[in-house]
Amino acid sequence: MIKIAPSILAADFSKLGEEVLEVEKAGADWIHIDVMDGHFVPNISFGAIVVEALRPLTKLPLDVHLMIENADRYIEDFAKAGADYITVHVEANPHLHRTIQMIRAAGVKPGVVLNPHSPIESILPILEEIDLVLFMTVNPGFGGQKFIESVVPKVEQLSKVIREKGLSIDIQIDGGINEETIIPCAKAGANVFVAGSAIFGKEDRKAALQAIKQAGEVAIS
Ligand SMILES: O=C(CO)[C@@H](O)[C@H](O)COP(=O)(O)O
Ligand SMILES: [Co+2]
Repeated sequence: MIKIAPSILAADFSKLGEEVLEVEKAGADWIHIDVMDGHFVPNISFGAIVVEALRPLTKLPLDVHLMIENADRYIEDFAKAGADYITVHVEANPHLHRTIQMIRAAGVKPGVVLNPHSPIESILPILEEIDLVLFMTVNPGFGGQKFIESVVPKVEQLSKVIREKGLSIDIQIDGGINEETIIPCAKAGANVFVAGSAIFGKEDRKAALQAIKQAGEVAIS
């Protein structure tokens, strides 16, 4: 089943609550929340108070993508704010086991993120510990960038490993997803798709979201 997670980074921040409610009504499955620190990535977005503000508005899972250094220091804050998933970058977290255990201990589902150039080998030792792997198909830091197609074979490889091990792990894709780029990713085994500008950048969010979802479903049918 294909899940769509609109990224609020592309929403109108002056009416963020309404934007979230609109995509929930349009059929969103998760809400993707991009947290950027201006160190690990060159951009600054927002912190746990935004998660806390959105939590009472929606029952959808809040999927917090931490593009920050020292993630361990902030896990408790995001957990208390109401995150359902917290994903951390392998490139920014040298003690991944500890970080993942902290997320789990805080009652949140842990996931790891790979930048477009990062090999899947770096996460094989912790596959049993996580609920989600996120493949970046742009370099993190900004919305509206072009999809990097060379990531797709990695998705296929990991999907095969997960199947062979009999694990139940969501494979998420983030960056440049639209109704065309979702197709090779869904075929490669991904099942959760972040889309920012391809949904919030459109007048009719429902039509945009449903077109992306349908393209993914057709690709795997
Ligand atoms: O994590 C990030 C960017 O660093 C993403 O979640 C973007 O927010 C996705 O935006 P689009 O590429 O879909 O416009
Ligand atoms: Co993201």
